[in-house]
This record gives sequence, C-alpha cells and structure tokens, in this order.
Amino acid sequence: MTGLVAGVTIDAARRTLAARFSAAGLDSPDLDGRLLVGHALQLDLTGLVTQGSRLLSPAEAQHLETLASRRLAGEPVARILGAREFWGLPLQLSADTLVPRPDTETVVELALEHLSAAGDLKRRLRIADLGTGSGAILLALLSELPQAHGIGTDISIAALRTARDNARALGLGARAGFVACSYASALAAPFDLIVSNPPYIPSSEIGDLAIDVRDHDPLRALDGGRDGLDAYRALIPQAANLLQPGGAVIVEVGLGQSGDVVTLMTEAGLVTESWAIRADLAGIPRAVGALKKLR
Ligand SMILES: C[S@@+](CC[C@H](N)C(=O)[O-])C[C@H]1O[C@@H](n2cnc3c(N)ncnc32)[C@H](O)[C@@H]1O
Repeated sequence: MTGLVAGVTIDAARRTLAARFSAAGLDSPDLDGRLLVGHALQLDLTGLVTQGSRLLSPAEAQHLETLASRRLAGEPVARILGAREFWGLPLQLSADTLVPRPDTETVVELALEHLSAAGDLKRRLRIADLGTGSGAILLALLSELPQAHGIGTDISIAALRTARDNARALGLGARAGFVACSYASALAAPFDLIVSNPPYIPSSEIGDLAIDVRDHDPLRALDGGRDGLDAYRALIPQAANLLQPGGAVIVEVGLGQSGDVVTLMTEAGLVTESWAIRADLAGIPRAVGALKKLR
C-alpha cells in the first residue's frame, strides 16, 4: 500500500487517497478523500482548491495517513470526522449516537408536509422525538418551525448530551429539552407531533450488517428485537395516549415493516391515511404516519 509522504501537494494527497479508497472498493472514494484531507488540514472546499499546490508537512502527512488507515479499516467518514450534516444542519456525533442517515429526512419531509397541509407551520407546536440520538429529527423540525418547542428522549445519557450540545450550537437550545427515559414513558400530554426513528433491525440480522454499521453504530440504536418491531410496540400506544386530537405520529421503518407498523397504529386507535406513507430515494416505504382521531 502506498503511504503519503511529506512534500506531496494537497492535490496529490487527495488523488492518492481517492485511488487507494477506490482500489479498496469504497463507494465514494473521491468524496471520502476530499473530506479526510479537508478535516486533517482544517480546510473547507474553497481552501482545498485554492491551496491545492501547497506541500504537506511531515505532521500533516502522518495525520492524514492515520485517518486513511481508519477509513480503509471500515470506519465511516462521519465517525472519523465526528460530525455529519442532516437536513443541512451540521451535527456533532459521539460513539453513543447513530450517524444520521439521509433516508431519515423522509420523516422530516412527511412531518412538514402534514403540518403545512393543516396550516400549522407557524403555530406554537409541541413536538416529541423518541430515541433522538444526535437530535437529528427534532433539530431539523425546530429549524423549520420557528414557534415550535420539542423534547427529545433517549435511553442513552451520552447521546442526550450530544443532542443537547447540538441544539445549543444551532441556536435551538431554548426550544429543545432532553429527557432520559424509554421512548415517551416520562412525557406528559399533549403533543401535536411525535416523531421517531427507533431501532428496527431484527436481532438475528445485526451480524450481517455492513461493517461500517455493525462495528461503528451503537447496538442499542440498531437492535429492534426478534422481528425488529419491539420499539413500535412500545412507542405507538404511548404516542396514541400523548397526542392531541388531530395530532400526528410519524416513524421511520425498516425494509418491509410499513404494513406491520400501520397495523400497530390502527390497533392503537390511530387513523392511517394514504398520504402517510413516504418512500425514500430507493422507493422503499421509509416513513409512516397516523393521526389521532378528532373528538
Ligand atoms: C436508530 S437510532 C436514531 C437516532 C436519531 N433519531 C436519528 O434518526 O439519527 C435509535 C435511537 O433510539 C435510542 N433508543 C433505543 N432504545 C430506546 C428506548 N427504549 N427508549 C428511548 N430511546 C431508545 C438509541 O439510543 C438511539 O439513539
């Protein structure tokens, strides 16, 4: 394997990393190389372009080599950077938070569409995000809903700390609270909107996940029990109790789970409608919603 040597230019270092990542079969070798070089040298895209002919110092070359080795060993770029963008918001991560996924933005989209159709975008809404992790879904919603307040829950205190820090860093801290509990068990009614991306991988499938997920995302963010539906069985009845009449619960689901989740919502007395299933970019039903009946 070709290492990076001091005295190569930034451009050459990017090309070398991209070639090594490509040879290792990584999905986005150019992007990964650019992000790691930018991170190691503290340069944004403009800096990388304008300083492309600058030579790496020995310390920079060594640092970059360490980051490249971690990537080649299967560690996701977001874990190496300790940060990931979600809904255009920069979020810090920790070992206790899932790396937020682009698919999860379907939950945010469906929630905003529902609120928009109901004429509620400017209302003083109360939102709960169950299993908030880095705070991704809650903070995306609060960034779009200027009058809304929200609570994120998680069983991981460390994840809640990261979520709280993200809320503060984004200027949303005054409208976001964080509570350690199992899903909504410590929350009191009423809520206008409850969202969740809970753990939903069947326990028996965890071992077959790609290495960047299995070895780097926290197990309690992934493991949904025997059939993957344990979290929905717990949180959907809780949500049904806590919602205002006309309020909505919107959850992310795994592959092939939307039918079972709709059934759980119906059994909890919620109303599911055709608007309330949203596919991700791959066409897989990814977000499922239901309403509490109006009295
Ligand atoms: C799939 S991750 C989602 C994180 C974040 N909402 C996102 O979309 O990026 C699931 C989260 O649920 C949390 N969790 C697992 N079991 C829980 C429980 N019983 N009550 C509350 N949160 C739980 C995990 O710690 C993890 O942060």
